[in-house]
Amino acid sequence: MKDVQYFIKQIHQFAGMKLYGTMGLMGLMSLIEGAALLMIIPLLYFIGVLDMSMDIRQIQFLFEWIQQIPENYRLLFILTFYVFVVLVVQWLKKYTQLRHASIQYGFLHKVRTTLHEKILIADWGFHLQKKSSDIVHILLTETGKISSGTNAVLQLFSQALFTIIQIGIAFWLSPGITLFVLGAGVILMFFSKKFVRRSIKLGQRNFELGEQYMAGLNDNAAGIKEIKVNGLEDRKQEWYDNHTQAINNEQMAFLRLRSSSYFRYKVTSAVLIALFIFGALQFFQAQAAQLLLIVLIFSRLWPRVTTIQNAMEQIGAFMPAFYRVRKIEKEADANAENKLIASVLSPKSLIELRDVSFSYDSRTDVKALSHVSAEFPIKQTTAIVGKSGAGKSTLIDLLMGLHRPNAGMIVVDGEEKSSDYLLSLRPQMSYVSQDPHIFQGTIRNNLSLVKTEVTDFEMWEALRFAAADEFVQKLPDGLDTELGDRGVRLSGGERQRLVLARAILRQTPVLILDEATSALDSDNEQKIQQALENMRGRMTVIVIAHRLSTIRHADQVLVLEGGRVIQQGGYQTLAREQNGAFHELLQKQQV
Ligand SMILES: Nc1ncnc2c1ncn2[C@@H]1O[C@H](COP(=O)(O)OP(=O)(O)OP(=O)(O)O)[C@@H](O)[C@H]1O
Repeated sequence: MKDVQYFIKQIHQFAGMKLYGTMGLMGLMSLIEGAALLMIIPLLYFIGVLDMSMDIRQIQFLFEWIQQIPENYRLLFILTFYVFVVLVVQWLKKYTQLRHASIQYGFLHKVRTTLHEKILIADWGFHLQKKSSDIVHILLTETGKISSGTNAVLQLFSQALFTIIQIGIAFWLSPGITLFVLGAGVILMFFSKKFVRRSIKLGQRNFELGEQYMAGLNDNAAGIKEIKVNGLEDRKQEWYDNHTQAINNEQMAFLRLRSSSYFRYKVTSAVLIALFIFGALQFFQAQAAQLLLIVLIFSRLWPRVTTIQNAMEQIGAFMPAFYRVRKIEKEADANAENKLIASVLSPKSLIELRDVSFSYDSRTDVKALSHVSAEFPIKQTTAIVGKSGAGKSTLIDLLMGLHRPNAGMIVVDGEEKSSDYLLSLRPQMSYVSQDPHIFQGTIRNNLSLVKTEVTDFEMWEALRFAAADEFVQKLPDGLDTELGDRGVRLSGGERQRLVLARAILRQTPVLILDEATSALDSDNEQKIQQALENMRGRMTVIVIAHRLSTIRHADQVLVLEGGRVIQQGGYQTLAREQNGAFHELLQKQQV
């Protein structure tokens, strides 16, 4: 319930007076509808169903009022008045519906943008823990439910307002009948609590199925090649079939629940009205006018009870979404990256890690980096080498401020810094990962993403640096070639070169390459090596490489093993250390 309250407060903050205005209009509408209800009585009187001798003191004034009108115009007046009331009510309904929708969609937009921003700002640890499909599912589906759920809560409030007004009118007409209807409604709602509980359960199931569906679809789309080459089509189709069937079953179960609840309320209404009329006639010798009142009050009040019950079931079904969205929002908040320090000066001579340790899981003793001390001289090239799983990527992620060290110190130009410093330094770093990502759109879109005011000349320069100019020139639309989903229209090597060009275009003082040329042929790799060589002394380059032939030009080499730096020094010096790990690595690769 706390989560629902949170979003109600949010919508209150978002819509402010507009919200009260809409709810006020709802009240006005119910008032007019109530008045329209009273209109039926003079109409019935006029057409002779009722006569003046009846004991209906409360509405006596309606008859007197009618008698003021000349007899020839009475019917015309009443019918015109009736049409006018319907017109006003329907116009108000339309207007309030639109206002409601504008609040609902506006709020959905706010919930989505706020959550999206929080997720973007959340640190790397948060993203490592979350499945990307779960995030997509929450942003796509669950936020929609929040908006509908908040709307259902507001509807419930308005219904309550509506109901209070209607109860007021009904009470004025006949307190006894009103109390009876209300009493019956409250009792029935009490015995219908299980419907709300089951709605919550089904909502939870709906969430889980949705999450699994999104994860499965993502997985299938990303792994379509694996599916085809491993002949997994039947298995995947079977999964899809079963899963969509489970979603159908859940939706049918919800529909069954709603219709059972509806059925129960309708039947109870009929039974109650029959009992009441029977009792009124048998024991109180009620007049036709009083019977009419019974029917009128029932027909006005009972649907309110049904609507409130319906809204509660709906809210119940949305409840898990409130919880999930709020949960991810809280997690993202708790893991928000600190604001970047506005003007961090570039390091002048040295970035140094002293005795740094880092573990992915604080619950275990397993350390990805253990007491690492390493120096990264500015405007020099540092190569990081080591076996798979040695901790090379983790070390780089730490340097980019993606991970915070659990222990140790960061020293820049001899000055101790907090780990936030690296975070602030991140805008000065460009990075090409092992598995570079191409965003949707054209080559131009991908390049201009990192530098908005960029000329074609600058783009071609960067492409040339990354040895990507030739293949881009051969593409049908050059820079404006659409790259498709994740750049699937490019080869692995072309993707790497394009992402390298994107990194170069940022013109940052630090360039970090994590196996960034692993998919290249030796020709293109050499071109890039040459380009990097040309930048020597102008840029700080940190490069992870498995192919040791590519790091000959490095000013220094760090050798990692089991999360520790086991050697650090110049390429040639380390190569000469006969019993050293680097020498062994070189020998294995016959470099
Ligand atoms: N997200 C993660 N969660 C938990 N453990 C991780 C995570 N990423 C890496 N590790 C672990 O941390 C250790 C170091 O991994 P890292 O990716 O830094 O190695 P690496 O030297 O870059 O390997 P490779 O050359 O294969 O890329 C490994 O034992 C790995 O299993």
